[in-house]
Amino acid sequence: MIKVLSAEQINKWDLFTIKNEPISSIDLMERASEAFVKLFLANTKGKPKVDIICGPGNNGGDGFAIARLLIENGLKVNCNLIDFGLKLSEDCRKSYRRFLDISQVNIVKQANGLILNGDIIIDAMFGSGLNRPATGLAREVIQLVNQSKSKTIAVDMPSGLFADKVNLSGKIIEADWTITFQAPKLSFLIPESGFYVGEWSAVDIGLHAGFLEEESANYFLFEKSDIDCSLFDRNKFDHKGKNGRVLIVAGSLGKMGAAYLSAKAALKSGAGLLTVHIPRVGYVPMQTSLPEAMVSLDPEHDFVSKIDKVDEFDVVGIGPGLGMNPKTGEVLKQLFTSFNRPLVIDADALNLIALDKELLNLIPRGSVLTPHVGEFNRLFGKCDDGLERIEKVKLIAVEKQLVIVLKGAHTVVATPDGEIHFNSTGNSGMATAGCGDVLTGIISAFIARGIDSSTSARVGVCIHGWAGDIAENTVGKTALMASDLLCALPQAFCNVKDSDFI
Ligand SMILES: NC(=O)C1=CN([C@@H]2O[C@H](COP(=O)(O)OP(=O)(O)OC[C@H]3O[C@@H](n4cnc5c(N)ncnc54)[C@H](O)[C@@H]3O)[C@@H](O)[C@H]2O)[C@@H](O)CC1
Ligand SMILES: [K+]
Repeated sequence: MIKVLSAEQINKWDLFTIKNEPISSIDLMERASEAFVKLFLANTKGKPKVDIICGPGNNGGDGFAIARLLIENGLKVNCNLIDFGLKLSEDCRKSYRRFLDISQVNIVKQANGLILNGDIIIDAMFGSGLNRPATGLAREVIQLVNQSKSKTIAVDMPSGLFADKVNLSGKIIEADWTITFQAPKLSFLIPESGFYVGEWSAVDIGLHAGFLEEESANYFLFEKSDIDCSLFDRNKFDHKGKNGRVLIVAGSLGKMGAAYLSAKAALKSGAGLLTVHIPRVGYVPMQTSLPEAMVSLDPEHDFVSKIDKVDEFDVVGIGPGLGMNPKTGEVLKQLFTSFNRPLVIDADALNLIALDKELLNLIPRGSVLTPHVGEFNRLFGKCDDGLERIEKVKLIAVEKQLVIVLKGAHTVVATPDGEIHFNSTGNSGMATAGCGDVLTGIISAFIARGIDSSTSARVGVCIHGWAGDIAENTVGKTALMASDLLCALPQAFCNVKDSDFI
């Protein structure tokens, strides 16, 4: 689990390493630049011509060291220093002088003095030390870089982006790839600011592990290697009743596919017994497409209106394709007051709660809500930006003792203990109908198997994204659809079991 630190904490980590390793700050800069260059060269074909843009701080110092290392590796490099009339930081000046020993620097006092004539731009103007939005000369330089057709690779952070807040005033480099040092910054994980980062990779620059052990964090990045594979152990003498009894309540006229997707995902995620409660319209398709599922039929033909005998289940997953009939809203109320184990609440179930917010107070503790941003806004109101939304999610999870899964590129899992985990798996091909229904099934199956709901949500989201990545490798992002996730789930679980190698 990676702790996502603030800019101030990162700076402290840097200083801690310098003092306790010990290592000089210029050698640490050299090590960071070597790590950047190694990854850059491993992903670069041929010998592209590189334009580098350096600023006055240590990010600029990295830029000069990177420029020198690239020349030593046989690349042609054009190096610009943006002159804001500021004194160079001590290490930037040292790195600049080392570069001058082997090549020249174009000093840029006005934007029209910037030279960009290569194939790739490396942005080392500002990093985590940005202390005000990029305006004036910085703004003009960034504008020229963003207009250029060259690929842009940011050193540590895109210039103009703050590390730990969403302040999008001023101009910001729109990077294609950001090679960041040691760990991702908070702003990479939030939709509005993450847009500027492009793809990102964190390179290990050997910052001191001792610092992390002591330092507390508000946010974490949950990785595949954080999944405890013993969660999925099966006992030789288990029978199906031991592996969890799941009830999925889903589907309405025209939306029966959602019920199928979540039900099948629950079975593929290890549920021992699965019952789907659906309106009559779905009886034949469900029984034919998913013979492993037991079907509980609603009295209504087109929508869910009534559920009996929920006590026999370990978990209820409710919402996919449910529709918005008021009688279905009554079912929610009945369920929340009669079932005292966790529920997984998704899609139209969330929209029905948004119409009658009193229902929020009836949801059993430890239940998992899985809204996307639209559903979240309907339930809890709009926020100014993604970071404010995450803080709100955290407060609600603690206050109502619920697990909230805010779905997005880096899905956020907020747990009743106040922790926030960002997910690290998945891809944009998964932004398509039905993928959320699959997630409901996965998390429901885990809870039914006795895994606590916070862990079920974190691990479920990670496995879901992992299946998405496997599916992307097979079918690509464009063709990816929710059924491909179902096909990829077995491989994702096998990977967890073999994950000693990760
Ligand atoms: N923390 C770490 O682990 C390491 C950090 N290193 C590098 O150091 C960077 C941080 O260095 P610094 O703290 O020196 O900060 P930066 O290099 O990010 O920028 C600070 C400089 O830019 C100026 N500045 C800030 N905002 C400005 C604006 N809007 N317009 C004009 N000038 C502006 C400041 O006055 C200062 O001179 C990291 O991003 C990384 O690239 C690496 O060298 C090595 C290890
Ligand atoms: K940068």
